[in-house]
Amino acid sequence: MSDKKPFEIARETLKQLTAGKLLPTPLNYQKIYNEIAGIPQMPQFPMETLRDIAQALPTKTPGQQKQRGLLEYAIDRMNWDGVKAALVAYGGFVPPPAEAGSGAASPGTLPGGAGDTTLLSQGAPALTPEFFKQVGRMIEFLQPALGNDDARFMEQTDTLLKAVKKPDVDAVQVKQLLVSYSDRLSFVAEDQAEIRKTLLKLLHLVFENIGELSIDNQWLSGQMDALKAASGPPLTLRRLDEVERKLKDVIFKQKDAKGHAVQAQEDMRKMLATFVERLSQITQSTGNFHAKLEESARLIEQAKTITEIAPVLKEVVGATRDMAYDSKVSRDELVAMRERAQATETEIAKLHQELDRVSAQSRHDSLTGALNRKGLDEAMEREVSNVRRKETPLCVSLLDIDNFKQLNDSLGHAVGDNALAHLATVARECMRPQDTLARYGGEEFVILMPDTAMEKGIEAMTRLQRELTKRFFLAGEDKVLITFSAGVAQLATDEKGSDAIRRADQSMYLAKRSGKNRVVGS
Ligand SMILES: Nc1nc2c(ncn2[C@@H]2O[C@H](COP(=O)(O)OP(=O)(O)OP(=O)(O)O)[C@@H](O)[C@H]2O)c(=O)[nH]1
Repeated sequence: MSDKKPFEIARETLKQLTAGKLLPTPLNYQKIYNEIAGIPQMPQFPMETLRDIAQALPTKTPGQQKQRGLLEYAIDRMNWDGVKAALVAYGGFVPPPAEAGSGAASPGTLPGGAGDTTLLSQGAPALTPEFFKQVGRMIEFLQPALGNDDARFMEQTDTLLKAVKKPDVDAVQVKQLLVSYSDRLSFVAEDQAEIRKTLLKLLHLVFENIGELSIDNQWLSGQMDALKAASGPPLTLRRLDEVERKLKDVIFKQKDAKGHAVQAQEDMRKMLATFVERLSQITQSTGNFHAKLEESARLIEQAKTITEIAPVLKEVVGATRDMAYDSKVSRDELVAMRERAQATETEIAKLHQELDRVSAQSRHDSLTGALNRKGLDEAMEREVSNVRRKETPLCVSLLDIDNFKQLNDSLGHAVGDNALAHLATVARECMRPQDTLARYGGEEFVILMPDTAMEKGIEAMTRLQRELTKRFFLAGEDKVLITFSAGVAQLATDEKGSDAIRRADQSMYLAKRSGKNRVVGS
């Protein structure tokens, strides 16, 4: 044993470490220290062997998990006391045989939390922080594929991620969060799949028709704009549906317009050709007539008797009659041409008006008389500013007719159209005068209810449902019951009108999913 003081031994140890260019590891330090101090060398710390042992220890209870973690920590620091304490404590956590394999997780906290004695199912992976980290990574990777349109789902994802990232994860809380997360996930994933399908259908529709869009480039750019708008965020089924309908409408009208315009052009071309032909005929017959007159004048001058003049006169009268006839025919044809040109002009003007109507879109839907999307945007702006000014509630409802496709398929599209008009009529008569009815899409309507809080809004929509069951829609002699599903949202402070509609829409989907013909508040 050296009689050097500990600090001298330490200084000497450091010098030798440096001189010997040895790595300053605890092992090297201890070896040189022991040499200088004259302490017998301890056997080397069997780190790898101990790690193997730790790895082999089962972790069937949170208590075992905790002690194995502490053991690994002690091994890393070559702390024999820590190794001993962890092994002794580990031995105290034996799973009670009766509960083995039950998987009961009560209270189910991670090592270090309350309830370390909880039993996990046999052979289940340990609920280590690493396990939760992997769950968190999976949720994060999944997120971009699911979009961020569903605010509730985003909120659930955030809460779950925070819970799994906590240093002292509460397994029971995570389990509950995971249950509601996966419930919602099933809806969101279904929506995403449907969105992709609809988007593809839309693209095909545009590509199929792009060749037809040559009459006016504005149509083409309009189509592309609509497609761009549809594919931009937030991508919802509702928006895609609406653009699909719009594109179909535009494509149909554009084809129609193209047919008319091509026909009109052809008529014009024919008229011009006839006009030019007639003009040259007139010039030619005028020339012939003049030549004939000159010849007749010469014959009259040379004539010596009246008998010689008579045939010449007959010729002149004939030529004049022919000339007059040609002129009349040409004039009649020109008048007819002018009339046809005027008719074509009127038709083209009408066509332009029709195109203007389609593209400019007025504020009302021509089928139901309800406001259209443009009209709704304006009405919503007005109502939202009223809400801000007067601090009164505004309820927004989105209703969608149930099984409308079936109605169309069985009774025909025209009857479907009448059913839409019927619903709009009943809604207008049943709602208050200050309420606004707008057609939001094919068979969807939005109703704005000023000065109305949530409860009353739901009541109003339920009343409309009852009214519809009383006032049957008549398809010829047949009474047809029309029902709808509706979502109702009350505009929140600082919320945009479009966001309230989106919430109402989500509730409407819930109403559909839970059996239709019902009203759900958001
Ligand atoms: N007659 C008519 N039908 C329309 C109009 N606009 C959209 N539609 C049709 O409305 C139908 C809507 O069908 P879906 O979206 O499947 O909805 P649904 O059959 O009502 O089913 P649910 O919403 O689940 O009750 C489609 O067949 C559209 O063609 C329109 O202006 N007139």
